Amino acid sequence: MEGPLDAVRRTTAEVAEVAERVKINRAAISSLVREGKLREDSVRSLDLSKWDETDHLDPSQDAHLDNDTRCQYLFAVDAINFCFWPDGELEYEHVAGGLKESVRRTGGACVSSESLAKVTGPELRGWLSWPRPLPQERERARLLNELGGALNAHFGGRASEMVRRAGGSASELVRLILAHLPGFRDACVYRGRQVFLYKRAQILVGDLYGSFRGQGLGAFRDVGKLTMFADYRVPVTLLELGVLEYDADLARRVRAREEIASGSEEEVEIRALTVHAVEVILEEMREAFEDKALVPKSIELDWFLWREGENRREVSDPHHRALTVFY
Ligand SMILES: Nc1nc2c(c(CN[C@H]3C=C[C@H](O)[C@@H]3O)cn2[C@@H]2O[C@H](COP(=O)(O)O)[C@@H](O)[C@H]2O)c(=O)[nH]1
Repeated sequence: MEGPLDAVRRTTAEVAEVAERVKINRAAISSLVREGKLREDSVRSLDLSKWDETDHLDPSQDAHLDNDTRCQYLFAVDAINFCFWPDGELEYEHVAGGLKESVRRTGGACVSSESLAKVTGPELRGWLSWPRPLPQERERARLLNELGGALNAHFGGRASEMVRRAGGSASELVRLILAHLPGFRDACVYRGRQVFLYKRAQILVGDLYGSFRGQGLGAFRDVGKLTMFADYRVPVTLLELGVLEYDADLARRVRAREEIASGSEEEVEIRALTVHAVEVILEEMREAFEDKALVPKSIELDWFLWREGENRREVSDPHHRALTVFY
């Protein structure tokens, strides 16, 4: 049977074949990889495998926190890693960084499964030291409750136990996350067919891999199967690089910060073509690079494109807006 990560690659490629509002510009990809920012000699000087630790627990500073706690923290971050924009000022660093500080203050107690299972919206806001209600605050608390409850019911209260049960397979861990945590089932129906994105499930596995540097709880033999994480930041980077193109009406609506409906054809096209475009860039790299070892994994290219987008977020055009729990 097709695994969840193969399903993401296949279904997003299928959307790309018929999409009408969003297109991939192959010529832009070719010049990006052959003479642009992602040409072989620039990629050689970029360390694409480096995971940015800035917002996260740091093994040297947080040596008193055990691996189980670091793992529990990442599950909690990615349970609520979506839709910061309705606040206007809230960003990823406030959520991951805020939860990190709360874990430090409480010695990890705030992310125990008992605590997650009963956290309320206002308590969560307190953990993050956010001065006003979080966007979708009750829903965020509910997703943490779901996580705590499932860990209690099936994994002895420990996220690390779920990771161990995946036996070193990213694909199996994504499957387990989807099986036990409905809030992570990021899929939709496009012209009568299911399309799978699994953004938060995949980013969680990517975060474990990055945070544990591919060792111990972060060792996944098939990590290359993860795709980019279909969020609202990377499409902006790809638009700026000329890799993605929106039709005039969609471009106008996104620029005007008009909300597009979650699950609408235009939203699915943006997300699916972002995933597929990253795969096409990698294909082009495999073809063009003499040193094939320089071709990154999908998630490494994702980290690079996301960081580029974050660095330019004040000057870039607005990202698309869909109110969702998935990204
Ligand atoms: N594709 C992709 N999307 C990512 C991330 C991350 C953070 N990953 C951490 C992992 C290692 C490093 O330490 C990174 O810091 C967040 N997001 C998404 O971006 C949006 C946040 O935007 P803004 O509102 O501007 O903060 C929102 O949808 C969020 O879910 C990523 O890596 N890739």
